[in-house]
Amino acid sequence: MTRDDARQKIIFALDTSDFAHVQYWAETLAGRVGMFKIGKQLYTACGPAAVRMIQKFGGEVFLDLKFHDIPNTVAMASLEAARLGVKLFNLHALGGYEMMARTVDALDNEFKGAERAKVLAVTILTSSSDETLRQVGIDKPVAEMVVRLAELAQRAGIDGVVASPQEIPLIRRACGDDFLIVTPGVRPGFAALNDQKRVMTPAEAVRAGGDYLVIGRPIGDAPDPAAAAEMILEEIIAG
Ligand SMILES: O=c1ccn([C@@H]2O[C@H](COP(=O)(O)O)[C@@H](O)[C@H]2O)c(=O)[nH]1
Repeated sequence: MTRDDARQKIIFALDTSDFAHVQYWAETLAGRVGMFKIGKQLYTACGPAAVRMIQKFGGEVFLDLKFHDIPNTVAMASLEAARLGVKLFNLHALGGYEMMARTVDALDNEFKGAERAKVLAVTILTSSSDETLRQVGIDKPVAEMVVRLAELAQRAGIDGVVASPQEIPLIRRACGDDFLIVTPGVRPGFAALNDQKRVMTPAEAVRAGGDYLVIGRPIGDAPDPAAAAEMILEEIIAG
């Protein structure tokens, strides 16, 4: 794998509230990651200006707001996400078939075959375990729920899923090679687990067939974030 192939796979999670950090990260990591993820913290603090700042530096954006609401609300919010010109955005598969299908219809009606943001369904959060599911009344193992939700999302016309790298082989078998798989829960050997439960190393996640790896604190909290990103690139290339 070339350095550029490896770089394109990395999505850096811009988990900050500080607008000045956005410009700093865009400059520091532009040649080292392929995309920037804007999640609930940054979007709540800074809104669409954060998206525009990344785009100003030529960067692509994954808008990670994980919509979960009644079908009409999610479909309308999704249109606004796509109108921002982001590359990826997401909703929760647990919102169900109608919520996902209505969203895909709304996007197709608006963009009518033109290129548009890809929409991903979050399956089971990478910080969750079988015990987390039991706490909310789901008595199935995580892996079974992930595949079930991925299949449901695919039937609704969703472009791919967010899941742990551990579930990549199961999702590939169920949903095929054209279904996007984006994996947080990626931890290089030098980084702490933090609150992540279902993890793999960057090289393992790429070998398993993940399309994109979301990595935040292992880069952002490192003493030298540029060097941490370089180590991850090297690991992926070597792996
Ligand atoms: O299942 C999920 C879905 C989203 N995330 C998000 O990814 C990053 C991971 O950050 P790290 O610092 O590398 O743990 C974070 O923004 C989460 O909101 C996830 O971790 N798991």
